[in-house]
Amino acid sequence: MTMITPQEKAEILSEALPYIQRFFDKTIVIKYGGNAMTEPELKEGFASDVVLLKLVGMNPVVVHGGGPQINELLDRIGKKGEFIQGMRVTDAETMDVVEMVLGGHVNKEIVSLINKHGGKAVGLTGQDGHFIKARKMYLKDSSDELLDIGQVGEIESIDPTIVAHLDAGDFIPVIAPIGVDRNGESYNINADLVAGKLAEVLHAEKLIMMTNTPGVLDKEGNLLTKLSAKRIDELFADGTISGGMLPKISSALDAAKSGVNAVHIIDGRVKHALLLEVLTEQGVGTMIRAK
Ligand SMILES: Nc1ncnc2c1ncn2[C@@H]1O[C@H](COP(=O)(O)OP(=O)(O)O)[C@@H](O)[C@H]1O
Ligand SMILES: CC(=O)N[C@@H](CCC(=O)OP(=O)(O)O)C(=O)O
Repeated sequence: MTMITPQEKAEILSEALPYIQRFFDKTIVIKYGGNAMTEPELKEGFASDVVLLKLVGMNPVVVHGGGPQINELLDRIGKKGEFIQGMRVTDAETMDVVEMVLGGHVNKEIVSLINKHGGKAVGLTGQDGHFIKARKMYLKDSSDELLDIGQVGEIESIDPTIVAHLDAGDFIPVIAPIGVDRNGESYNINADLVAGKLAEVLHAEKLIMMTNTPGVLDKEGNLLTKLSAKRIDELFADGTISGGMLPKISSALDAAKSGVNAVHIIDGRVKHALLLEVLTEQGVGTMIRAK
């Protein structure tokens, strides 16, 4: 580790001032992917970064995933997780596991980590106040036939009121991607979709998606630092983007098109990736542009 002097430390802190001014009182939606929640040290660093952003006057809103954590519990009960176009095939038993892992374990773990670092986090799922309304999602196969993947939801609407109240009251919302339909039925929603839509309805300044790659990579594995809508279409068409990156990029692009100023896909395995992204010049990862 390179040693820095107290003077250099003070300069680094001072360099954050323009960013703190720019994002003061602005909403920043942070998607914390299950693949970025690995090492305990990284999770602690994430929680303390979120608290720091809140204390300097921003409104961080956390939407978390937990795909690998769901897979782990499915494995334990002898069930194999299956994904089609980045979406988990969700039968009734899998839905129970999703609710236990996302609404229970992962959500509470993040809430408790943030609170441990001095924040006031409040955990929610879309069931709370029915704030994420969902309907059943159907996928299309290559010949345009509809595919039924069970209790997977697409977002009908998100009511921003609860989250806005929590922000105003100095709380940090931590949201699990579970939606509900008019009959009270729960749906498993990909967390990227919830983060993208939430950023839109909250008129967020930034959407940051933390995952387990340096960003979006081309076929040779090089990092693509900026992506336009046109380039994204090409990457979809030539198969460069697959699996979990499909819903991530679609949601990121939708958010950018709907007015979210800055949309980034970053490497959550880098310590303090969130601070690097928000408070320094060192843009890490891929920035998604509407045009
Ligand atoms: N072009 C690409 N660039 C980077 N990652 C990609 C690309 N195409 C597919 N992926 C996959 O997408 C994964 C990230 O999505 P996902 O597994 O759903 O993560 P998260 O839990 O963060 O949502 C990467 O680990 C990688 O395997
Ligand atoms: C429908 C669907 O795919 N739901 C996801 C929800 C969790 C998620 O999105 O987790 P990551 O962000 O860690 O990928 C799933 O069941 O895995």
